Amino acid sequence: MEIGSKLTNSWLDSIVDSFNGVDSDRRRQFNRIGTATRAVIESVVASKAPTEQLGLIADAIEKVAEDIGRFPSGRVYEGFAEAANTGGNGGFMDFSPISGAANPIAPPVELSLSSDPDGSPIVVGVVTFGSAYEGPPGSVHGGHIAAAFDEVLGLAQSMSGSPGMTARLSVNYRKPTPLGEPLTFVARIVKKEGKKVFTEGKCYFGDILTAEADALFISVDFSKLAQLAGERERTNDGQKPQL
Ligand SMILES: CCCCCCCCCCCC(=O)SCCNC(=O)CCNC(=O)[C@H](O)C(C)(C)COP(=O)(O)OP(=O)(O)OC[C@H]1O[C@@H](n2cnc3c(N)ncnc32)[C@H](O)[C@@H]1OP(=O)(O)O
Repeated sequence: MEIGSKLTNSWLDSIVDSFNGVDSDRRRQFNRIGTATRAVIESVVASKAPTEQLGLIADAIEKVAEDIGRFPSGRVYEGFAEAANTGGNGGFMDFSPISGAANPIAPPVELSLSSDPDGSPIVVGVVTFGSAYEGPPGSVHGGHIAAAFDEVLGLAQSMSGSPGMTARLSVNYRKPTPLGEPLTFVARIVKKEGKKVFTEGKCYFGDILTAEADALFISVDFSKLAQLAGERERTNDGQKPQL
């Protein structure tokens, strides 16, 4: 099995270094906003507040939305959100919808790089999904589990040295995945054949395997990502790029 024929220490090092980012004030404020907005989302979906209080809270949130809406938004990052940072050399993927601390819709999944006992590189994602992610009672919605897999498998495939986009993602749900409990996702490259990078991953609650996934990524020329970013720049905020 050939894993990452182009894998170099500098490639891995650059990813590891960029996780940490710079402790800039701008990054701290973005992360504070992300954390506070997540807390609001969690409380909103699970709140037993009296209706009158809900009205006051809605007034306050509408005011916050109005205040921040006065500033231009939608293009604060270069390139694509997965690899975006909060500016001033913030951390890698700060705005990822899955792992970005500064993105309020991210749970977020905390990513790290590690290795198997046999020394093969793996990606580990640790996350606790709150009430906003409920599917079956007390369990995480399957779509969010799939999204977390896409993220950890996506980072794992990038360790091949020729990262690409998800072409196919398949998830087997083995047991209900609990809400409000720490989960561990583990992802690895299985093999690489030309542009194809095959990956697999598992999700554990403690020792319990709750879900497993495999995915195919197709290495893309970075000019394709540049093209997508360029299309985004040519469209208005929130509109689809023309593919
Ligand atoms: C630093 C960064 C870190 C970044 C870390 C970030 C982690 C997060 C990652 C998140 C990733 C995403 O969510 S990505 C978003 C979701 N995915 C997408 O939007 C992708 C949309 N699809 C596409 O753009 C395209 O279809 C591609 C890029 C996947 C493939 O297009 P292509 O490059 O033109 O591929 P092509 O030459 O036609 O095919 C090459 C080979 O792959 C096969 N192939 C192609 N597509 C498929 C497919 N869907 N299922 C099976 N097989 C396929 C072909 O049959 C062919 O096999 P053969 O004939 O050679 O045998």
